[in-house]
Amino acid sequence: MVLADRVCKNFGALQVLKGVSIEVQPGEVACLIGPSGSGKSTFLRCVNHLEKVNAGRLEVDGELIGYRERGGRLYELSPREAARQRRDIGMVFQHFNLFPHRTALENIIEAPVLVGGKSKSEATERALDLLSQVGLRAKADAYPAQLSGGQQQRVAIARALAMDPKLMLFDEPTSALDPELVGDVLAVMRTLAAEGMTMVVVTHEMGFAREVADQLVFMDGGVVVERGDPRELLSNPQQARTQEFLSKLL
Ligand SMILES: Nc1ncnc2c1ncn2[C@@H]1O[C@H](COP(=O)(O)OP(=O)(O)OP(=O)(O)O)[C@@H](O)[C@H]1O
Repeated sequence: MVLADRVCKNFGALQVLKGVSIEVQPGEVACLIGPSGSGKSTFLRCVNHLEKVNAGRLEVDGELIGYRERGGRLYELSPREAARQRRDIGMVFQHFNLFPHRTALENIIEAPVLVGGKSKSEATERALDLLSQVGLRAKADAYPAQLSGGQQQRVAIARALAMDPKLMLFDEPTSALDPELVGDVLAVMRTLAAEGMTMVVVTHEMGFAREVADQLVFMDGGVVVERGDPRELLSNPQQARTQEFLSKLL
């Protein structure tokens, strides 16, 4: 589903990704961990084409991200084509960025109606189902300010799911939440994983990573240092850099 092959990304002279290769199969959950500044968010942003890679190759569901290949050459997608491609990839950020003057329901139906071509009634029906799935059916008419951070994040997940993505990217979805609200968000993510959604999750929640991830990827300094089965990697890291990182966490 996700195929990253030697992906490089620079911001000016700063080399943030230095040849990252990651493979995620359909239905798999991959968790990315690593110290601040190791390039985890940048990698997700490249997968979603919010950033353009400088070198290497990124594919989602067999499609090259941001480019079309013809006769051995690469042609950049038009903004419209790139937007179409991005619709297949849902992204949930640390800060949920809901529209403050729209209700939970209105936040969720916005994209399906405006860019997904759905009628308002069709989008509303689906949005109410999604709100039920994330345990917030009763909050459909609430404004973001009337919701807790955890509830807002669950609305943000429902909003991403409303576009029927093939892949969900999560960038530290619980880092901005009060500790008592983290569990509800992780529960929604666990259910999604159990339903077979392909997910790439940047997280510091090691319990979630251990129980839910099919693979754990440790990044440091813009490279993948180590990857593997989460239980094995967490209990028996092979690389000194992984050991050092984990020893600070546990
Ligand atoms: N748009 C940008 N312009 C310039 N530098 C950037 C940009 N985005 C990220 N960086 C830099 O790239 C490096 C990697 O950042 P990134 O956010 O990908 O790391 P991270 O592993 O996700 O860290 P964190 O856990 O703190 O979010 C950092 O040094 C950051 O300052």
